[in-house]
Amino acid sequence: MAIDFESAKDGELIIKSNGGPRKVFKFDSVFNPQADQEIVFENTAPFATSVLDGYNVSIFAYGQTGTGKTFTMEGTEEARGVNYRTLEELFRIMKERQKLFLYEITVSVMEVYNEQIRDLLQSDSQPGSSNKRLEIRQVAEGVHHVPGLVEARVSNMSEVWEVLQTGSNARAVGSTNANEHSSRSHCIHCVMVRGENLINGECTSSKLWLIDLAGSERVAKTDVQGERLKEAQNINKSLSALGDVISALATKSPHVPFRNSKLTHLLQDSLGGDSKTLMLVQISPNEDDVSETLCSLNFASRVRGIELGPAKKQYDNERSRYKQMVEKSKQDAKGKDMYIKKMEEMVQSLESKVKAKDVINKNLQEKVKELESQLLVERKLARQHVDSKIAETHQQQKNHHQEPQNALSTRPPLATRQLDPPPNINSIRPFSESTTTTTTNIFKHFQALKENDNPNISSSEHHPPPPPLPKKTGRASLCTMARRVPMVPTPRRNSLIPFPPMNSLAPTLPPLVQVDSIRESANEGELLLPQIVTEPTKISNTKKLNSILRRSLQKKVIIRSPLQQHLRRSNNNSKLGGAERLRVSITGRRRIPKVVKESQQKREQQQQQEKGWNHVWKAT
Ligand SMILES: Nc1ncnc2c1ncn2[C@@H]1O[C@H](COP(=O)(O)OP(=O)(O)OP(=O)(O)O)[C@@H](O)[C@H]1O
Repeated sequence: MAIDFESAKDGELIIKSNGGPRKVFKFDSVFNPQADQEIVFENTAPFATSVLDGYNVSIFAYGQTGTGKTFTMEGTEEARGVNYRTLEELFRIMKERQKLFLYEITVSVMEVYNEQIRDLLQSDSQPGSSNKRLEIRQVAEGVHHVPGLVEARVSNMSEVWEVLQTGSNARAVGSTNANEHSSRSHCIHCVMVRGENLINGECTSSKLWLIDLAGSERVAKTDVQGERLKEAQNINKSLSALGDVISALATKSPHVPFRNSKLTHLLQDSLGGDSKTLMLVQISPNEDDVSETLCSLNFASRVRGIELGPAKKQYDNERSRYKQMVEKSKQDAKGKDMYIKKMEEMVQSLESKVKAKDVINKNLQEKVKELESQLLVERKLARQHVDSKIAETHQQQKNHHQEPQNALSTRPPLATRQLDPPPNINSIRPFSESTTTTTTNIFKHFQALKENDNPNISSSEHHPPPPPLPKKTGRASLCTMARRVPMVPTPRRNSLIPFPPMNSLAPTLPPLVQVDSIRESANEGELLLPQIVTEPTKISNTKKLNSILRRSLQKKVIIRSPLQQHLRRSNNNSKLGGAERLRVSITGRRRIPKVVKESQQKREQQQQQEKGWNHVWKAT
């Protein structure tokens, strides 16, 4: 055997070539052919922690074709390789840190085949096809990205395995003399880890590159032709470019030719300096492959000699700013939510107040309706009572004056008689205050006027024409016009104050003119005014009753709503002649002496106040 694995201790590897000098290589670790996947991964695991800490990490598999690069990186379902195990370690550490950090992991899988980048996670991706070309773009200083590359978000290992298998199945492979399923491309897994420190809000964005390089091979030895030859040439070219970059970095050359190949261009961020790099070099223990083994070990030795300097944490300042903005927006939204909640509570409070006021208004309206109806009933009862008393009094008066009436009936017709001189107008008083004689004379004269005015009755037929009336004569008018309501608004009576008890007034109620009886008498050709009042007390009672009646009528008009007044007016027009609308006015041309009038009004006011009526009736 050309390689002495038995003596490999502390990373030293001794190569004995046939007849050549013995060469010793120094590495970090040397694994013999019996080392399984788990032992190999033990040296890889710390890099998983570095990725989660925010460092860029690159793990390469380099070596001659058919030496086990793909087996080391991908492995099989039973012996899973570095790719799967590293991701498994990531999720294990993430679970440990879940109370302190929040991580998000995405996985992209691509290959560089014949100097072209191909996305292996595209659904329409076919092995070896180049349906979609991807280019490398520099998005920031030292940061390169492949726009349009699928980034599969994974949250558990079953998803990771699914993604890894999808990429592996889409990879371009071919059969060569050295390997029945030789990888004809560089397969690259890019694991993007975005972390956030939940304590200080620090955000990191780091990359883990898992690279299974295509196998270096001697074209002549593998005897490839056609497409395989072209693939081999491209593979060797890119591996050569990788060697040049490693040499430039090792010698600290001012120029590092990263852009000489797609592979080095893509890995520029990880090879350039700030990242941690691990290279796994596979060699063949076969003596026939010693020269390729020596090439691989020399390449590995150069890589090991590169001093990249201390790795840097990849802070995601932009993401930190974004997070801060999001946090601020959340705070703002929270404040606005609180404000909206406060306003909603205020609106609810106002609505409840409005509802309460509506209830109060409704109750008040009902109360007003109730009081109005109560008032109407009271008025009706009072009016009925007064009417009955009037009728009763009139009946008594009728009986009392039966005798004078009989005497009148025996008198000659009015037309044949010489009319008495008209009453002195100055002596006319409101009928409640007039004497019986005066009132009778007035109505006699009025009756005569009525008869003369009636065109149906020819005065020449029955009576001689009456003598011309003196200029200063009294006038009695009987009309059915509605009594005018004073325009001066009168204070509304508190309906809760009861009307004066009718029982107390009844015994002293004065006899009033019953309008219907007057009308009947007029129709019969006789207008008889019953004797109303002869005694002062009766006069006073009559005034009270008239005042009550007038006030009742007046108030009835005042408290009506405009609509009711309108309706009432319509009814009045259609019902002229009703008993309530009959107005008897007795006026004279001469004024009532002022002293008499004032004393009369004063007496009336005093009487009203004594009765608790807050109203002064002004005689019209
Ligand atoms: N350590 C190992 N244990 C068991 N089998 C191995 C080991 N290493 C490689 N093999 C087997 O050797 C064969 C070739 O290995 P692999 O395909 O990984 O080589 P490679 O370096 O990737 O070749 P290529 O560069 O052509 O792709 C595979 O069938 C693989 O199963």
